[in-house]
Amino acid sequence: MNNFKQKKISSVQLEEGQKIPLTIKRLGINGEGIGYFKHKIVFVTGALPNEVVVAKVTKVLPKYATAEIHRIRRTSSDRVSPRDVYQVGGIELEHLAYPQQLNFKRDLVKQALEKYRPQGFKKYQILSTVGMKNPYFYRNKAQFQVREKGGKIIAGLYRRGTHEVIDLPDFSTQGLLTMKVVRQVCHLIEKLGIPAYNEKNNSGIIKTLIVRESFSTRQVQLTIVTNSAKLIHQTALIQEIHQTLPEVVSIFQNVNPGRQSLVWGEKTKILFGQEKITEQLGTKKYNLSVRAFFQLNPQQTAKMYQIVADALALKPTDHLLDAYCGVGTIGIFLADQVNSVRGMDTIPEAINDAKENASINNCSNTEYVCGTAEDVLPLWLHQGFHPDAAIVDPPRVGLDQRLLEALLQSKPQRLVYISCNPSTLARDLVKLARIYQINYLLPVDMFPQTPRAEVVVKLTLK
Ligand SMILES: C[S@@+](CC[C@H](N)C(=O)[O-])C[C@H]1O[C@@H](n2cnc3c(N)ncnc32)[C@H](O)[C@@H]1O
Repeated sequence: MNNFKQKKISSVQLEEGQKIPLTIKRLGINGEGIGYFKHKIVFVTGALPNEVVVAKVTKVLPKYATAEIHRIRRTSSDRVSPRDVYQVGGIELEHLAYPQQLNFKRDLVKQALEKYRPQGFKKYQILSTVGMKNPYFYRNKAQFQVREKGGKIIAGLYRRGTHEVIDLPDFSTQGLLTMKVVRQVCHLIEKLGIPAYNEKNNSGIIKTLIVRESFSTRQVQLTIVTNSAKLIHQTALIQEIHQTLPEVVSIFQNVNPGRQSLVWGEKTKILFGQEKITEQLGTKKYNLSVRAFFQLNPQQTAKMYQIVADALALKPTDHLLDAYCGVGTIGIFLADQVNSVRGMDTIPEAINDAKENASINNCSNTEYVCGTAEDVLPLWLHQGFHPDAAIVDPPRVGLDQRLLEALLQSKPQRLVYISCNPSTLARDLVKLARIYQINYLLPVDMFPQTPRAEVVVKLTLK
């Protein structure tokens, strides 16, 4: 009844397919242009601020509508020709000039602060976003769906909002080696007649190719995700990959049967070569196991870690906390500058990798524990651990309340918050700003051409 009423109210003004004139006021957090039609907010994919467009409504909901561009009447001077013409995710801002993308990411931080209003927020220094010289070909990992179309094997991403796979023979944000491997493996799958997955009938074998390249060693790790445990022509496929793609030094099969929203299934087995590939950031080496999280943009990661080092102004006597440590990347990067590093993460494989990475870099002053930050830190504090400096690098949900309380209790003198979500960051700063001075917020562009923003915040105890 309620739903029916709401639909009626919203359809009074707008209908799907209707063409409406709109002036775009600003960009939303997902990179869409925002305009208002008779006070109703309309998100227009691909539209830019100050543009006047005729938009075609694609969906009408009680609180907002979505639309696509039918025609641009007045074009923004910041509009550029995108290199990619595909309707897929990961390139939402490719039509916006890069300097404006960087401004947009800084603005997202400002908007989040204005929403949550942590103490003194109007005086916070939000620095200019650190961008890339060449904001393309930066992704070290491709995760492409494999399908058959018109007798050809294709690999790519889903068309926005659908489950139709769009073939991507090239993709400007993707590392060139990852693309080369995806295309050649598709060619071999086709040549050997291995059936690609068919989502409609839940038939076929090869579902997804996950390709990760090391930018420093040029080694490639390939995972073939399959619908069934048996991979027909496995020996021939591996042999051909080995012969034609010497960069691929590690091949895994992951079995993920049936229609799944998750890409990875439970079982992963090695088919060829070594278990791990090696990446290098600065002078430190990192061995990456197949499921381990590693930053997707190594070039910007190295810059970001240097920014973190500068913000922490570490001393040889410092005990450093690396909360949400992943495979230990950042703590190991900084281990030479401090007395000790302690980190925790919830993924056992990541903690094993962190220990191994500490060992191959001769960092004997590190300790890694598997567990949630909110459980482990209070325990360590209870045992007498007192961090002088701390890094928190949580997932998008931000800091757990218990971890926040533990931080407020332990009061590390210098704190760096690395956030991949300005909104949860601003929320968490409300508590942290009670005892910390917010020295600056520095956005770092880890994902050019997308609306995703990463921010480094320097905090010092008041
Ligand atoms: C954004 S990543 C940061 C990884 C690492 N600092 C790096 O730079 O590569 C967030 C990490 O937090 C871990 N994680 C998620 N929830 C957690 C929790 N409650 N406690 C500890 N770690 C958690 C994830 O497994 C992931 O490795």
